[in-house]
Amino acid sequence: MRDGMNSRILLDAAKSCILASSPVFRRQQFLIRCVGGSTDQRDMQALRSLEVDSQSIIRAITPALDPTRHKGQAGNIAVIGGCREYTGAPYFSAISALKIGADLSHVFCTTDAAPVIKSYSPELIVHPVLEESYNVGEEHKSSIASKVLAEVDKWLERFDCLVVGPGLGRDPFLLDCVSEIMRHARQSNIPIVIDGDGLFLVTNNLELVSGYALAVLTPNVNEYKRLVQKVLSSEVNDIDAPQQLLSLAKQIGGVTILRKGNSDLISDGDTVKSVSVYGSPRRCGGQGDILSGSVAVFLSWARQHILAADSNSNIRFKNPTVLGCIAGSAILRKAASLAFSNKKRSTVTGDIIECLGKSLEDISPAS
Ligand SMILES: NC(=O)C1=CN([C@@H]2O[C@H](COP(=O)(O)OP(=O)(O)OC[C@H]3O[C@@H](n4cnc5c(N)ncnc54)[C@H](OP(=O)(O)O)[C@@H]3O)[C@@H](O)[C@H]2O)[C@@H](O)CC1
Ligand SMILES: Nc1ncnc2c1ncn2[C@@H]1O[C@H](COP(=O)(O)OP(=O)(O)OP(=O)(O)O)[C@@H](O)[C@H]1O
Ligand SMILES: [Mg+2]
Repeated sequence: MRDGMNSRILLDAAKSCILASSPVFRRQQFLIRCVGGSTDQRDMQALRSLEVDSQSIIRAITPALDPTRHKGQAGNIAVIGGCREYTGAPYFSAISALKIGADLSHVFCTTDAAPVIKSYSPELIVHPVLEESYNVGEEHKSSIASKVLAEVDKWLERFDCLVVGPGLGRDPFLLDCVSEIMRHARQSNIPIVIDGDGLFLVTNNLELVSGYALAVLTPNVNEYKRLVQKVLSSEVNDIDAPQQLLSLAKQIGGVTILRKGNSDLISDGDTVKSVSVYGSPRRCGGQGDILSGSVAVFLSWARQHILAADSNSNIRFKNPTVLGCIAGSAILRKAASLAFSNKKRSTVTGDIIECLGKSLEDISPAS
């Protein structure tokens, strides 16, 4: 009898442990604390309130294919990335921008990476301007850095958005040059999406983005951990994930952060939104690169949409960086789901890119 009771107690304790470690349960607990109440209905409302109607946002900000518009008006995007090791990432990001609907997509990469990236696609405009330390003598660093900046400056004002970091590498000389490019872009009010090694750079030099409302950071699990440790001097807290993200974005002066994961969480320090559109169970490398190119295009479209004087928009929040993140995340996730339904375990990033068109067409048809 006593043994029976003990086993029941042990079983209940085990069940509680399993429940307490479930992410859904922990998130519910966070939301209960947030809304300051305890009724089930309020908890459920709070849970649902994080999830956003991404389809309405996509429909609202995607521009019509108007015959009076000229080349460039649907977006001119530049990716700063691509080095000796990584040529796939900048290609994925830049081609995704085109496949979503941007008119022009540029890549600024190292001289070594450029012929490789050019060979992937004639659609991309590839600038072989960056240099890594191994290619530059100490005595030439200052003149080469000025040359790099002058080359990028010639184009900068024409871009609607920069994506900094896909396949950039971590060479210190190259990262110094890219820091300068970011400072110039910021002076010109050009939105910047920062991913991959761009996040490595920014995490160690927060002043590059701090207080810049047109900056978007798109960290994966490792990049988010580094950012939280650096900025909040703490560890990632999955129990209070939305609250921690909010604090992080606020602490960096209102930049927008898209924390990638099972659900994508987005915050600009004022609000937290979630995109949980069904994606793919395949975690092949390169999906974050598709996301950065997609966010860049939707951010540009959202900005145009908000700036248009006759905009009869019914979208509730007006921060173009948040809107761009929501739309980019939803379109990528839907494309990943479409690709997976065709290719299953063999799904690779190129398959997902091929589904970007259908992913958007299903939500916002071209005609
Ligand atoms: N097909 C392609 O071309 C693709 C290329 N990609 C490109 O790859 C780059 C890295 O992105 P990723 O996603 O692998 O970074 P992440 O998860 O933080 O790191 C994983 C582990 O590796 C380590 N580590 C990384 N770099 C290091 C370095 N230079 N030197 C030493 N350690 C380094 C890192 O160490 P830690 O930062 O923790 O010290 C962590 O333990 C980025 O440019 C991305 O765009 C991807 O987009 C995928 C498709
Ligand atoms: N566990 C998951 N379940 C569903 N979707 C996910 C999951 N993790 C990530 N994703 C989706 O994949 C996208 C890319 O996230 P991921 O964490 O793979 O980025 P990344 O590591 O930067 O990718 P990359 O290999 O391009 O560098 C995210 O926008 C997210 O929507
Ligand atoms: Mg990445």
